[in-house]
Amino acid sequence: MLTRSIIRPSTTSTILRLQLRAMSSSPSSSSEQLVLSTRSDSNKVSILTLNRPKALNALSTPLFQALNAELEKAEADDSVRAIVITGGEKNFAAGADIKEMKDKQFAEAYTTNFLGSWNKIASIRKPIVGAVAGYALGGGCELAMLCDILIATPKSTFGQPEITLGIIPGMGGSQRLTSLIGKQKAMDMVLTGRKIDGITAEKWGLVSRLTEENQSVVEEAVKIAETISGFGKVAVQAGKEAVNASLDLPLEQGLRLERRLFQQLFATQDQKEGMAAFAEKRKPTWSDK
Ligand SMILES: C/C=C/C(=O)SCCNC(=O)CCNC(=O)[C@H](O)C(C)(C)COP(=O)(O)OP(=O)(O)OC[C@H]1O[C@@H](n2cnc3c(N)ncnc32)[C@H](O)[C@@H]1OP(=O)(O)O
Repeated sequence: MLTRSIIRPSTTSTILRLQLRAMSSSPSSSSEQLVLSTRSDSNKVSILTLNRPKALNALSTPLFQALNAELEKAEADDSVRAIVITGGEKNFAAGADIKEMKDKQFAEAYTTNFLGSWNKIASIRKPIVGAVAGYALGGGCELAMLCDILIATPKSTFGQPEITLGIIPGMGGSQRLTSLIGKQKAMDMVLTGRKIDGITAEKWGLVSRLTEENQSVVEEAVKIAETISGFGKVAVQAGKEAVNASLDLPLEQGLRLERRLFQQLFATQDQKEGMAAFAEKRKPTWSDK
């Protein structure tokens, strides 16, 4: 049974509560609980917490399998309207698991399509809010960038330090980072391993919002996810699809897709309800139809 976590008071108690409640719920995908799965008060937000604190949430293959399994469950569950991915209030993720990778050979990496399944998150249609505290390095930074909205603490650390290990980013870092912050800054981070703090990440466009002092990054992310959960499901999905299309399509095709989605929303009850509610000066009641 999934539990409802209370997302409020202090940072420490929030993490403890999330973890205790998740531990009393069903295992995420393995008995190791590499990803803790809890729900917000409203039950509409699935909160997925990476749980390898001793390894700074290094992204091992089993951890990513657990995350993918939880993402699939959240995507399939009608009661889930939005997803939060976090590493808790200490560290998001210090990258792919270097100890797992260090002896890997080309043939194995190539034939097993190593990291190929890590892109699963990109196929999730429900909105995903990322909550970053501490380190978001390498694959951790890339996972953060795969979230639709990213909230971070001012002191969090982002970076693509793969060059210091004799490799380059392999989970989208060279592509998504460049589209978010531009070629010059992306080159700087990828070729020198430069790390930036949350304040810089927000200034450069890598992060949507920063927490204020004494705010819990998880609580703030859940608030954002709850806000989105309060809107009509069809329009939310269309909004995500349209924005994501801008990353893949030339402008003309992207504009055409946006216009089609916009026009199609006039076939929904939610569009009728939303506009009638505005005219009648009342709150809309969404039917998701
Ligand atoms: C496609 C994607 C590719 C990649 O992502 S490549 C990996 C990119 N990431 C990195 O290069 C970061 C590696 N980690 C670090 O540089 C440091 O950590 C930090 C600066 C983040 C923190 O340093 P400190 O505070 O001194 O902690 P600590 O003692 O180094 O780490 C605590 C434990 O966590 C393990 N750990 C940290 N990052 C990883 C990792 N990425 N893969 C595997 N283990 C990791 C350590 O080894 C250690 O463990 P133990 O206590 O057993 O010695």
